[in-house]
Amino acid sequence: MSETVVVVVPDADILASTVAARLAIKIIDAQAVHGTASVVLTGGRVAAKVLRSVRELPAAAAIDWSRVDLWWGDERFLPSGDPDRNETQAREALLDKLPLDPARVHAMPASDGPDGEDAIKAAARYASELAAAAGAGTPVPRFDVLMLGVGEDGHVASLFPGHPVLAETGTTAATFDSPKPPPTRVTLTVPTIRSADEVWLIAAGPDKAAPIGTVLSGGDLPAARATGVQKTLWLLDRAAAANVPAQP
Ligand SMILES: O=C1O[C@H](COP(=O)(O)O)[C@@H](O)[C@H](O)[C@H]1O
Repeated sequence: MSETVVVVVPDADILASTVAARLAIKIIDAQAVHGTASVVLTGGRVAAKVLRSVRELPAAAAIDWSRVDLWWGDERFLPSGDPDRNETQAREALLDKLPLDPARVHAMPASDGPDGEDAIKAAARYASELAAAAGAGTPVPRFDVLMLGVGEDGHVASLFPGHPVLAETGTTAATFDSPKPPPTRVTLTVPTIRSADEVWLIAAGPDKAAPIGTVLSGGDLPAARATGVQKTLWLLDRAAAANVPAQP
């Protein structure tokens, strides 16, 4: 039975350090159980803050970083190293400072990668990488935790409200004509997101209050479809939680 939990903390800085602490413990626990940990990273402002906070965390020293698999929930389909790529931002915020196994860092393809500007092929390539890691005929590996930012319009990953990509049932998809720049993106689909053991939706600031209030009141925005198999955890600062219905 999956549970939904809403955690509200005072501000964005405390949110980042709270999520970082939870993430470190989650990775340590997953490595104790499985030998490895599998984490899906998100992009956006709050994600970069969380990753920077991991750097300052004493508990991060308890993680065997060479046995962490990193995936991305979505990517802005831009050339490798572009500062707007979610991968570039994650590398700058944290990944370049860690003793990771490069073979376990599964960045989504760039628009100057093996498929050039063909985002559909790039999405298919990422689906193949996921399937290869999963093995045994399964499309996706175990995801211990899949983190998502939440857009002002209620989007998660590159799944935008009213966009046809929301209905995709494959493992990954290309998003064209994104309402938020850049227009072309690669994303995990709703079913792939929902395969994760835990989905964490992380948001800070007053601009996120309306969509989050809508979703937690039963409204249908993309963020409402992002649930974990075991747990769906909303990690919010007070401003983003302003419209959340009263908790029990
Ligand atoms: O473009 C994107 O935006 C969302 C939300 O970003 P934020 O800056 O408002 O926190 C992010 O979750 C997504 O990964 C990214 O591609």
